[in-house]
Amino acid sequence: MTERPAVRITDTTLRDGSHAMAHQFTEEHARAVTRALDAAGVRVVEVTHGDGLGGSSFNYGFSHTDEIELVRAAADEATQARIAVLLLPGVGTVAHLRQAHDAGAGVVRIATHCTEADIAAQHFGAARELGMETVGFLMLAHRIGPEALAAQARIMADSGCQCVYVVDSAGALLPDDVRDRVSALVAELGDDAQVGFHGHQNFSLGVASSLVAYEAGARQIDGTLCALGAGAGNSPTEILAAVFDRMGVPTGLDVHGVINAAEDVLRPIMRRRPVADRSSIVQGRYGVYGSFLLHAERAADRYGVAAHEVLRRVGERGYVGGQEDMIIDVALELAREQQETPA
Ligand SMILES: C[C@H](O)CC(=O)C(=O)O
Ligand SMILES: [Mn+2]
Repeated sequence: MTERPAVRITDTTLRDGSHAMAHQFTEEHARAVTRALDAAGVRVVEVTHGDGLGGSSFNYGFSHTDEIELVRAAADEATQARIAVLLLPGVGTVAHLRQAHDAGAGVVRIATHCTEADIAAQHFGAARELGMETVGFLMLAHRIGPEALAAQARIMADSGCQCVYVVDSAGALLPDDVRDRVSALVAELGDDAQVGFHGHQNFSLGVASSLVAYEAGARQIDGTLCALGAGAGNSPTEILAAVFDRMGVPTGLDVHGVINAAEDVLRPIMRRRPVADRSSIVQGRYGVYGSFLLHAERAADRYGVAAHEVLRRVGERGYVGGQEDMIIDVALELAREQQETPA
């Protein structure tokens, strides 16, 4: 029997999971999670504030521990895994990237809204000059069709990106949507760059969509332990490991090692276990950026409105990452409307 092509699983518990932890990971957390993932054969471990380098701020939420210190701690623990960092141009800068590289990061994943790939060109260039592996993240990939997304992937590849991800930031893509987008990117990029897929669980489709992405040619797939991540959480790494193993797709992972990392190491640290509840299902249905969930819950509490109604309106207006302050405006607007409505 011919062996199926391998897939590389990147674990982003210590980055996407940061959203669900309100960015409160400590150095000890970073060490323990990296040690367990590294021992289980995970080859790329992403570590940063949820919104990437430079994300610790009033707008996105302040980190407990400086992310460069988290990167340094993770790099210190890793024996074979490479440490990745996320960078959103404008939130993080080339100066942040140099600091992360000096702290031991070997991979950078540069994320833009799915229509804005051109703002990442200088960051890809700087990363390649530093000798880092480069990955591009086209976020909220449900917002544009396969051809338009492939054109954006081409911009990233021409800027020095070695793998472009279809990022289902809202968990809004159906499996056919994933297949069409990944296939379009594979056709466009050919041998110029790999294609990856990053799924969220708002419709409980993260793992199913990851399998579809693999069958369509994606060779890098993201997950997080216990699904810890923005919105309804990410595709669980431990389930990806078990399912790809069951399919006979090489991942290099020790399935039980990954399951143990989830159960014994991450679970005791978690502040909340993301689930597809009313708010996060609404996020999937209206295509709302995953990390808006906690912002909406806080604004809803403060102004006495329902978080899922805030999220629905945010989705209908098409807000994108970076517009977190608009969530407060929407909550205030709903509160005003409630006051004006006769009981
Ligand atoms: C900054 C975002 O959290 C990146 C990501 O993981 C997504 O869009 O999904
Ligand atoms: Mn994500």
